[in-house]
Amino acid sequence: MGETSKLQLPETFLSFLEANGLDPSIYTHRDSIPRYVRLKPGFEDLVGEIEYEINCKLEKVNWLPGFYSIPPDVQIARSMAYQQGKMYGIDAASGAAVSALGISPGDHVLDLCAAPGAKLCMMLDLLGEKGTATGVDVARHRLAACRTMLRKYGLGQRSRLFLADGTTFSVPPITNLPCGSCADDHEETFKEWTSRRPYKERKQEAKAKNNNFFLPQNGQPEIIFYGQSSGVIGLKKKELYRPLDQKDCGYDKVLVDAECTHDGSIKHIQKFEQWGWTTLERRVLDAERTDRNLTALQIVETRGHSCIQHL
Ligand SMILES: C[S@@+](CC[C@H](N)C(=O)[O-])C[C@H]1O[C@@H](n2cnc3c(N)ncnc32)[C@H](O)[C@@H]1O
Repeated sequence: MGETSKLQLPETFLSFLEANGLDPSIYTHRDSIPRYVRLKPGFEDLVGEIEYEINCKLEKVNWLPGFYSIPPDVQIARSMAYQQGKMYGIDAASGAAVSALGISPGDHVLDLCAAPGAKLCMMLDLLGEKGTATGVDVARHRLAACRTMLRKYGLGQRSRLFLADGTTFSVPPITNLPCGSCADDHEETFKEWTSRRPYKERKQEAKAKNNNFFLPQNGQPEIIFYGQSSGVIGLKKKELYRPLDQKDCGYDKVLVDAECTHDGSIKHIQKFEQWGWTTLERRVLDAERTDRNLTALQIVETRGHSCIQHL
């Protein structure tokens, strides 16, 4: 590990930490937090090759299968293993949250704050060849990044992504829906998903540029990606958006991953040294903005699902 260098935090942030009973030293030791990588299942044999490529040792995290810690200053973005979708950059704390769900192949899992998708990918890796994962997020641009991530890691097959507010999301998983269960036989069915996005989506994306939390005006969740084995292809809109009734089993596991305070967020705060501490004051410490944009969005009801809130 490199020599520890200390950050000088601005007065406003120090007062904020004091008011909230937080020890500022966790934010000042820039080099004290290790970073973690996860190897995609099946690529564990690449450890030696990756160590050679990124020029450091991968220390196995014994309590979390597939995870390794590396020194904080090591960059992985240029490595072949990362670029070829064999290695993820994901914190151990994030991995612990997913691991606590106890996902088994065949489960139908719901990730209510899914973007940009590191945990959703881990869920899909745990599902393997059976089950489905549904990711929901309010931020269209972040969901687009999530879609790119699923495709990069070859995990799109069993997944669906919805632009929606997790506090009200109630689209059920597709389990054993009988074919032709919808009365209107003339209604169009979902075809194979294509990256050529329809005009409506492109128009909404342009509108969303000024407001990243732009949700569909009719309040209905908007499906922005689905894979070949997600169960969506061949369904009619009414079947996909059918109301959850008592016959539905709902989801087997649900993760609510609203803004959190794990190791990753410490590093995130440290990035404001380059971005400018005034940006931190505007984006993080502005109580009115936080109330307006985040607090209301994060009150997520889980409606009877088994749920882990990652804080
Ligand atoms: C900590 S990030 C999630 C990280 C993600 N789970 C991962 O592993 O990459 C929090 C996400 O929650 C989303 N979010 C916040 N409130 C939401 C709500 N009410 N419904 C859906 N998504 C929400 C934000 O847009 C943001 O993308």
